[in-house]
Amino acid sequence: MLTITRKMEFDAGHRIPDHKSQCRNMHGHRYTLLITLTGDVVQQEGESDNGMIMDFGDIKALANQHLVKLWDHAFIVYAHDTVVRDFLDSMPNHKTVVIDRVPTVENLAKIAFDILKEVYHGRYGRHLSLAKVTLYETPNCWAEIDG
Ligand SMILES: Nc1nc2c(c(=O)[nH]1)N=C([C@H](O)[C@H](O)COP(=O)(O)OP(=O)(O)OP(=O)(O)O)CN2
Ligand SMILES: [Zn+2]
Repeated sequence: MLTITRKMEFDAGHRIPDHKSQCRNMHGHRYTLLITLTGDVVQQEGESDNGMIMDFGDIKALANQHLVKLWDHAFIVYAHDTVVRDFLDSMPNHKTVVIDRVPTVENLAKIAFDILKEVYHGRYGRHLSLAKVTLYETPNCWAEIDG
């Protein structure tokens, strides 16, 4: 299967409230997101994206619009983590993203996949689809999810 992958990076804070060790503390990561797409290669002479599954610039613009800009420099908090939610709410205009599950890299990758699959699916009327999302929380720790 032919795929293409676009790498994006963003910074976000989180904590894992019930973690047995350090990750219960509020801290941040520079996340690396790999977006892997599959689809037909465009065969149209004269088109900007001739020879491409999708222009890397267009992949980036859509990922920014629907996910990356929303999470970048946000604190991603579990809805049931009330002590942290109350603290974040006490700061005017704080960029907070509330999610319905603990913000582990597994859960963030799943949320990212579910958002992005709708964004890319069938784009431009082509057989385009999201094949895989890989999310690195640290250079040593990551999650992968495919369709
Ligand atoms: N399965 C998971 N385990 C852990 C997660 C997670 O999301 N899924 N998250 C954390 C922490 O939030 C943190 O991101 C990982 O910290 P750490 O284990 O210290 O990772 P490092 O790469 O920084 O560790 P090194 O020892 O420096 O390699 C914990 N577990
Ligand atoms: Zn962490």
